[in-house]
Amino acid sequence: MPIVQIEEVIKIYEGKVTHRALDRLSFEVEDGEFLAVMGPSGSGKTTLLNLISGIDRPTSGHIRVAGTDPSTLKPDEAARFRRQELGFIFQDFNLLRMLTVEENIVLPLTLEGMPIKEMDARMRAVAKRLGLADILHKRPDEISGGQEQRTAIARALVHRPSLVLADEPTGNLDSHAAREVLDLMATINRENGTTVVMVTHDPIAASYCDRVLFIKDGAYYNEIHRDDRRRTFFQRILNMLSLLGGNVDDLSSVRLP
Ligand SMILES: Nc1ncnc2c1ncn2[C@@H]1O[C@H](COP(=O)(O)OP(=O)(O)OP(=O)(O)O)[C@@H](O)[C@H]1O
Repeated sequence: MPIVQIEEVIKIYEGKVTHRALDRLSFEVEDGEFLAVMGPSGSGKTTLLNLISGIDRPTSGHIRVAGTDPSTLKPDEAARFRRQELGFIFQDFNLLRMLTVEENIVLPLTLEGMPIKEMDARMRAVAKRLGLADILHKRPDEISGGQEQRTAIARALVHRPSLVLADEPTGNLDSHAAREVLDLMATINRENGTTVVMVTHDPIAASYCDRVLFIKDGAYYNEIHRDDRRRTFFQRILNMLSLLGGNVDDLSSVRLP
């Protein structure tokens, strides 16, 4: 069953110059899928995440996420929807610097007013899963980038969201930490059935997914499914990116898997 349905979505930014950021885009994300979205700079990836999360509304077309059309929600309903149904992972981690790892992870549950004992149990379970049990009392400045991103992933998962949205989650990590984070995301997706939609420029990151959707100029371009080994999938992603064209800088950071 699809958990995300995008149907003929158009997003036009009005301004001095009108810009069509998404152009009749349609696709679905199956429950439990790990999907990468790739496309040249400016192709509409962030716009798409903003529409899925209800931060912004489409100009036309329909979006359903876990049975809800986020664009029909009032601001307070939309905030609650995001808090309960979605988990977010960002390139720059977005941790609160004043809080410890433990406090950052537990934040989404605090906002829901969950009893302390239950919050603590949930936090410990997810922290253990992400290898954070020994650094719970440290602050973001005292841990590595990989540990920061693992804390952010724990925070994104602790309230058991229907869908996790990740925007360049490995963009600020070295290759070792990136691999660790991607392995964890893939394991959690496989074992917990958590649906993940990840925007990335990095073909290595995309090669951890079940499917890669390519968009160009806001429109659907193509998609490929992982079939065999990750290395051959990686090669097929590279081939598609070279067909897709776009900014050469997008591929400048490619490291062989
Ligand atoms: N608030 C806005 N107002 C006007 N134009 C916008 C706005 N947000 C994005 N755009 C334009 O819409 C297009 C798509 O932007 P978007 O950020 O979705 O692309 P992207 O694929 O995420 O790019 P990148 O990979 O560089 O992050 C770009 O041309 C951008 O300049």
